Amino acid sequence: MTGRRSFPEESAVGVGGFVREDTPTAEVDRREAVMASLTGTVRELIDATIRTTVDDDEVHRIRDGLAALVARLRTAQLPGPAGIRYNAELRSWNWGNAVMGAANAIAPPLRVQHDSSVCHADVVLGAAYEGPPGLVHGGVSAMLLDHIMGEAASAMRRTAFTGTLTMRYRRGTPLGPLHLEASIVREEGRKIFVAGSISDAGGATVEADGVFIQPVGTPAGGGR
Ligand SMILES: CCCCCCCC(=O)SCCNC(=O)CCNC(=O)[C@H](O)C(C)(C)COP(=O)(O)OP(=O)(O)OC[C@H]1O[C@@H](n2cnc3c(N)ncnc32)[C@H](O)[C@@H]1OP(=O)(O)O
Repeated sequence: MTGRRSFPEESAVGVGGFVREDTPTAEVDRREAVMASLTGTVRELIDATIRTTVDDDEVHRIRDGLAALVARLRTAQLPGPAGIRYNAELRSWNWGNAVMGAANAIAPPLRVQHDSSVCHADVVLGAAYEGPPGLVHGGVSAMLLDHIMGEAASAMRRTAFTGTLTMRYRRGTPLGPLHLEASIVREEGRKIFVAGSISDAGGATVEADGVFIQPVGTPAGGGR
């Protein structure tokens, strides 16, 4: 999550995790790039682990080498999950986010573009996201749609939590390059109705409708 928006106080949303920091934006950008480079390699590690056919002894040697690296990372850790942090310039960073976190190798990552009325993203999903053979796991599709539809609901200026998400899996979604879109259909008070889709070169594979709710006490936002 990046960009200018309003942030609720922790008590307002009841879930915590919004942390104000004084880190200058240039320093956030620098550290984010450093972490993204590590995360990219860990993502490679995940794919390589799934697909490796090296022998058992080599697997054990690699495991021991990795355990040593984990111990080095553990020498300085946050006390819990990364949360969402932001500075006085409203530069925000949520490096642990499951879909787009710069420090989360589980995240594909999804890079969402905000056009005037549509959010869209192109992503390539590999072996780590498989469900049925050669196809994207249905829960992964829901996760990605939840995120991009939530971003559409937020319109980069307000907090919106998923209330209800309804998926229609029209056909299998192949691993590989995919396109996601989401847009607001209508709004009723704090409820924001959003439509989203995942497509491959042959058209939509998954379509979704969602109701996103702006929690009481969170700012309506004042534009991007
Ligand atoms: C920019 C970042 C993008 C990332 C997006 C990622 C999105 C996410 O994953 S968010 C995480 C998953 N979602 C959650 O954890 C949400 C958990 N639920 C909650 O916090 C609350 O139930 C919440 C905020 C959704 C609603 O609570 P609350 O504000 O008390 O609702 P409440 O006052 O009872 O109802 C308000 C209205 O919403 C409706 N509503 C409430 N809950 C739901 C629901 N689950 N589904 C549909 N409608 C609902 C009510 O019917 C009511 O409608 P009306 O005004 O017409 O009577």
